[in-house]
Amino acid sequence: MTLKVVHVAVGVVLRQQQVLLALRPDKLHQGGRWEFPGGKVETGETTSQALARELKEEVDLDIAASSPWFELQYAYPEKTVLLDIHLVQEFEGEAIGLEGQPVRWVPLSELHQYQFPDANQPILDKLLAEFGRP
Ligand SMILES: Nc1nc2c([nH]c(=O)n2[C@@H]2O[C@H](COP(=O)(O)OP(=O)(O)OP(=O)(O)O)[C@@H](O)[C@H]2O)c(=O)[nH]1
Ligand SMILES: [Mg+2]
Repeated sequence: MTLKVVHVAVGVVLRQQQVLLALRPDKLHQGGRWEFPGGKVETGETTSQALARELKEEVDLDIAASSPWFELQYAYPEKTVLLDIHLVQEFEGEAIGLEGQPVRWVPLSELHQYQFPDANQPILDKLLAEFGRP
């Protein structure tokens, strides 16, 4: 059996004490959960390029700068993902769900009310530890 790891660029977009979330359509992998916008890195792209492309395609934001934050590998029963998580604090535009998906700016203090893909717990922990108010 070959282990195929899907490389995913994930954007944690921060504006003051809020983070951008989008609802994954039900039919997709981990559908019905709230995600950080992003998607698969394509051949020949850097992670930053993939992130900028995905954020434009999915939520219409133009990224001015992003910085690699950390990586997280997670084995779902059906596939293994490598989430390459970037922080985005400089961007232009208003976030809208270009694929028809609901998008929301969520205060860090309300993140616990949302359901995320199973892989995401370390992202939430780190987000609150580094940016949440004590
Ligand atoms: N975008 C995103 N993907 C995540 C997160 N957490 C997580 O496990 N994933 C997984 O990463 C994988 C790839 O993400 P994706 O479905 O957004 O890929 P994509 O935009 O290129 O979509 P496509 O396959 O329709 O072209 C999915 O299996 C998804 O379940 C997250 O917070 N954001
Ligand atoms: Mg995506």
